[in-house]
Amino acid sequence: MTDDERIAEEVVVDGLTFVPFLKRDEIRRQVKRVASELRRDLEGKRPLFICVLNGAFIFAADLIRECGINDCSVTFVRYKSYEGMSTTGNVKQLVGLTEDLTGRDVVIIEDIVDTGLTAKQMIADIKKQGPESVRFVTLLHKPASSKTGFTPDYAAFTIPPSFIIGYGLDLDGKVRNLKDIYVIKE
Ligand SMILES: O=P(O)(O)OC[C@H]1O[C@H](OP(=O)(O)OP(=O)(O)O)[C@H](O)[C@@H]1O
Ligand code: HPA
Repeated sequence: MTDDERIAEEVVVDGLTFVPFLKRDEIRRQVKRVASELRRDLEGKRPLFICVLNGAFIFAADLIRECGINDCSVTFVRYKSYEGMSTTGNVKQLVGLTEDLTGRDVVIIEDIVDTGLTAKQMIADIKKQGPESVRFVTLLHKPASSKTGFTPDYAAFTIPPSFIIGYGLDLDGKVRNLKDIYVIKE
């Protein structure tokens, strides 16, 4: 491992300290596992992957390439509800879809299901548009934080209800670039 790739012992963002939680090798292994489950379940289909911006951009890029389904399409939506480490409870769609979803096999790709409020609203929005099927895949699932009872179809990791950053996940827009995932130091 080069210096550039060394995992920081802690990361300080806006005065808050985070420590290593999920390392890049383990992330890569679990992304491969979920990709192989998706590849099996989507056999013979032409899926439309919908990446939920901003947080899912890194996971989606890795997952879609691992799936190895050449006859797929990729598009993006953007939803926002967090300020700092908490949801406002107000899930806003900032960017919508232009594709026709009628008859499509849709795969929604999220970075995290926390309260489940974003997932619930997004799935309702997408189902109104007449897809053949909707699958929901997330990198991280925090079941103990759920306010909705929503359970994703695929999750790379099931984690406790602490705030995390890295690999696309932010604190007020910062540190999405980190290659590993860090958890707030209690
Ligand atoms: O289950 P929930 O409690 O709804 O939380 C999950 C959502 O929160 C984050 O989005 P955020 O609003 O922070 O926007 P971002 O993706 O641009 O960071 C994350 O990307 C999910 O979309
Ligand atoms: O734990 C989290 N970290 C970053 N963004 C989030 N959005 C929901 N939960 C989280």
